[in-house]
This record gives sequence, structure tokens and C-alpha cells, in this order.
Amino acid sequence: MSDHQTVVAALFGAPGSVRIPATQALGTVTVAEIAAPLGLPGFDNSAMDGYAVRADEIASATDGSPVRLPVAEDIPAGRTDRLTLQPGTAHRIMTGAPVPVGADAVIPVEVTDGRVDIVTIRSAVPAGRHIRTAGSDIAAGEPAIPAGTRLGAPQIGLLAALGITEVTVAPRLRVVVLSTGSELVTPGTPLQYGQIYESNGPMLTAAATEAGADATHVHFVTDDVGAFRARLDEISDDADLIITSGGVSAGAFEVVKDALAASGEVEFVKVAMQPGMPQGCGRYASPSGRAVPIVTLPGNPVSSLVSFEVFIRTPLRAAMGLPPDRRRVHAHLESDIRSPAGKRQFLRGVLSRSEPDDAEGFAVKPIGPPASHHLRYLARADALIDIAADVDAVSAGTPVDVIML
Ligand SMILES: Nc1nc2c(c(=O)[nH]1)N[C@H]1C(S)=C(S)[C@@H](COP(=O)(O)OP(=O)(O)OC[C@H]3O[C@@H](n4cnc5c(N)ncnc54)[C@H](O)[C@@H]3O)O[C@H]1N2
Ligand code: MOO
Repeated sequence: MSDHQTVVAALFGAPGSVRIPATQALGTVTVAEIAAPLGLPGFDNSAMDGYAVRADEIASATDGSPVRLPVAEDIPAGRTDRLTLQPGTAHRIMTGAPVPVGADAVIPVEVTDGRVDIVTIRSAVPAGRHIRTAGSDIAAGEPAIPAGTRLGAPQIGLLAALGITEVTVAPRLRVVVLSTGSELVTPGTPLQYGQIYESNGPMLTAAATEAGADATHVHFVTDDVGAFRARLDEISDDADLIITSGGVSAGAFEVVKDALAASGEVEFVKVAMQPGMPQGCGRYASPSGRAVPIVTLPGNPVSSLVSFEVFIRTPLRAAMGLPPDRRRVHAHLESDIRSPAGKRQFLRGVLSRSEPDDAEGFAVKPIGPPASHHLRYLARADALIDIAADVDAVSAGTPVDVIML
């Protein structure tokens, strides 16, 4: 199995670099450090709704002996003229509004009478209180976001606060998922006997999207080799990775294998694992001459998703600068299991007693049979139980390797 992992991983190159609008950068990874083009805050501003004052002028203010000051200006947030506080006056000021030159403190409205003509102040504050000074968050030129940062909501917020509209990031890979099978019907249309709804396409597209890619699902193709290759020609110029499902085992109508094996574009192998035995990968020559990585997954639904997890997820993320994100833990098995001799097995499981930092704090319950058409149990599982190829039985209570989904 690790051989095929290596071959699939080798299809991916190092992360590239692209300039995109910051508003579209969620989930991408920066390729270089981003410095602050301006300081934050950009100007001294008030942290409170209240009155801008000179601290020494109200130093004696108490409940019993308040200080009264005429209110010379009203400064809402957004006022853009530069004001100066004359000695012996106060300015009413709102949170986020620029502090006038000469003021060195803000008195919260709660310790005043709140009037707009002459304000009565009942409490003193030291100089500097309730003023957010320019550059106190980040100074112009300082590093704002390091290289290799995955841009999440906080980073998108920081970029916007800094007025940055474009960022240089590793591009999301364009993954195109193509399912094959004459039995497949799009959900939403009536089924005839012998037909099934196409589920691998939406499932693998979701998996690739979840992994950080720009994934699309194109309409599936029938078991016709010509139609399949025509479809590959249509999609391959705009794909960085093609994932197919189905058509790779030993049947009479294995469209993927029939279309790609003889030309040598894809090498098909039997991997000693369950589910996910029939696998293939290689490069497809697009009409414009690009050699597009292609991974051909088996059609059984559980096999296709487990194969995505085992072979594609981590190298796909690495090619976008994203770190591996599936945790492996040890968990005590809750019931006996059997495993096929000579095959690495991935069973669906449910984890419990989750104590994220305590490797011994997990238990895992195997759910559903090992057969690879049981989507219900796949949809309930939050873990894959990873049983080594040389193990054919594990009894309850034994610690096992688990991949957290
Ligand atoms: N004689 C043999 N038969 C099979 C072998 C074998 O070695 N010798 N391997 C079995 C194993 S293991 C697997 S896995 C499957 C893989 O088959 P294919 O990749 O060729 O896939 P299909 O035959 O097209 O489909 C298998 C199964 O999955 C259903 N399917 C396919 N695509 C979808 C989809 N997009 N959405 C939902 N379900 C899908 C399909 O209807 C079949 O039931 O081969 C075994 N056979
Ligand atoms: O190897 Mo198949 O993938 O068990 O269903």
C-alpha cells in the first residue's frame, strides 16, 4: 500500500504561487511574509464613548467634588478633520473616533452626566487611559502574516484592516471528479430497476473541497471508452488533478482501465488493502499537451472514499502548501474484529471518550461490516481503524491505530 501512496504522491508538484483577491483567499496558504503597509490603529482613537480631556485638568474630580468643562466639539467615529482640544474644554467623543491633539485621556460617559453643553465629570483617570495609540496593534512595516499561514477568518480580517486587496498564495488545485458506470443516474431523476443514484461524484467532490481544493464534479460517463476519453479531453485542460471512480476491476466493461491501460497513461495495480484493492494512477495528456495527474479510484463507495483518504488527501494538501490534517491516535478496540490475511484493512469506527491530548484516552467501536458498499456506516463513522496486513484478528481491549476523520 505504501508503494502506491508513494507513486500517487509523486504525481503532485511543489506548491505554486498566484496572486488572488484577498476576498477569495480563504483556506489558501501564503507563500511569502506579508508586511503591514500601514499601522493599526492608523491614528490615536478612543476606546470608550465619553469625553476627551487633559488628564491633569480633571485630576481632582470625585463624586463629591466633580469637575465641570464646556464641551467644545462632538467627535463621532468617522470625523476626518484634525481637531485640537483647547485647555479648559472637553470634546464629546465616541469609540473609534480620532482623539484630538492636546487630549491625553478619555473619560467614559458613565462617570459623567453625559451633557453636551457643559459636562460634569465625577472621576479622574491617568494620562493615556482609554486611548488606543497609533500602531499599538501593528506598526507599518512589521510582519503581519508569516509565510506558510493558512488564511482563515482572522487573517482575512487582518488583511482587510490593513487595506490589502490582493495576496500571493499557493493556488488551490483544480480537481475534477469523473464517475463512470452505465447504472448511474443523477439524484432527482426517477430510477429504473438496476439503476442507482450516482453518489461517488458528489462524495469525492466534497472530500476534495474539504481538503482545500477547487473541486468540481462533471457529469458521469457511461461504460463507453470513446465517450470516456472524449470527456477526459473536455476536462483535462482545466484540471490539475482528475479523479475517476469505477471501471477499474476485472469486469467485462471496465471503461477506465480499457481506456487508459494499453496506452500506458495509467498504471493499474492491485493494492493489498481492503477496501480499495483496485487502484490506478498516472498522467493524462490533455489536448493542449498538459500531462494532468489522474488517479483512478474503485467504484464501490466506501472503497472510493477510503482510497481518497489514504492516497490523495495528504499529497493534494501538500501541493497546496497545506499540512496533513488527519490525526492518528491509538484507541482501545471495543469489540473483536477479524481482518483478511495479507491485506491492510480500514474499518469504519466511532471514537469515544475523546480527550484530544491523551493518546490512551480513546476507545473505538467498529461499526458495520467490512463490505465496501455500506455507505450508512461510512456516514456514521468518525474514524478509520487501520489494521496491519499481517494481522488477521484483534480482540476487544487491544489498542489499535485509528485515523480521525
Ligand atoms: N472478479 C472481480 N470482481 C471484482 C473485483 C475483482 O478483483 N475481481 N474487485 C472488487 C472490488 S474489491 C472492487 S472495489 C470493485 C471495483 O470495481 P470498479 O472500480 O470497477 O467499479 P464498478 O464496477 O464500476 O463499480 C463497483 C460498484 O460500485 C458502484 N458504483 C460505481 N460507481 C458509483 C458511483 N459513482 N456512485 C455510486 N455507486 C457506484 C457500482 O454500481 C458497483 O456496485 O470491483 C469488485 N469486483
Ligand atoms: O477492494 Mo474493494 O475496494 O474491497 O471494495
